[in-house]
Amino acid sequence: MTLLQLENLSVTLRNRRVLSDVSVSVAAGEVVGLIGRNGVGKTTLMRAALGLIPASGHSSLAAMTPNARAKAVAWMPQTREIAWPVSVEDLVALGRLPHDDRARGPVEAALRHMALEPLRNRRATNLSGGEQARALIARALAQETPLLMADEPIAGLDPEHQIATMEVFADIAAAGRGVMLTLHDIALAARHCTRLIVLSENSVLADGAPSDVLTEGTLARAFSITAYHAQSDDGPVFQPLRRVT
Ligand SMILES: Nc1ncnc2c1ncn2[C@@H]1O[C@H](COP(=O)(O)OP(=O)(O)OP(=O)(O)O)[C@@H](O)[C@H]1O
Repeated sequence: MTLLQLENLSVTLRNRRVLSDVSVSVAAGEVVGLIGRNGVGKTTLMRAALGLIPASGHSSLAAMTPNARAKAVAWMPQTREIAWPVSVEDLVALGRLPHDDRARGPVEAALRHMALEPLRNRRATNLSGGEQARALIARALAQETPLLMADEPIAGLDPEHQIATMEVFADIAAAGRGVMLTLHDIALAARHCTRLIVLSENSVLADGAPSDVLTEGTLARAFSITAYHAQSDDGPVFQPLRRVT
């Protein structure tokens, strides 16, 4: 089942073309990593897909009513803003707003998945940066939408919580939902995403399985780097090495 379909999506911001004719999709069961240099247009792509900024072309999500969209996709923006000093538990429960219910099950599951049970009664505004990120991921998880879109959700998390969060994404994909996330850690992207979309120069440079996408040529063109790549018993190992000048 397709959860997001973008066809020829183009975005111009302040007279500058940021995205040109991007056509990609996300299906149930996928963890899709959107990668590329700073400023290449990853956030712009997600925001346009969600209908948050004007774009030409087609996005299946932007075409929905706001109510339908809130039940179809949970969105975790890059800016981690917690507006009120509510408890972590109450913050996560806000994820249930689109459903207009007081279901505790999804809230408890989200707290458990993000290892937030010991922090449930703490003021969300008093948490550390990484703890706040985990609380905001939990809020998105509690929304229990078919698709989760998250902009750099694991930035600032410690290694254990980065791996744990990627495993949560893999679990929800295995349960028939889908995840699209941006990230800058190519090693984690290679290891935990089922598919990678590489943006470069306003459009999609590569789209496919991590081992097919992370080639020497693509890495040089999209990131100006070389990388060491090996296959371990535990899966792919990927280490960026040096800049290509
Ligand atoms: N509101 C805006 N007005 C004008 N230009 C913008 C606006 N928002 C973003 N841009 C520009 O659009 C380009 C794409 O920005 P975007 O935030 O999508 O990049 P990104 O790939 O998510 O980068 P990063 O990895 O640094 O988060 C950048 O050059 C940015 O300066």
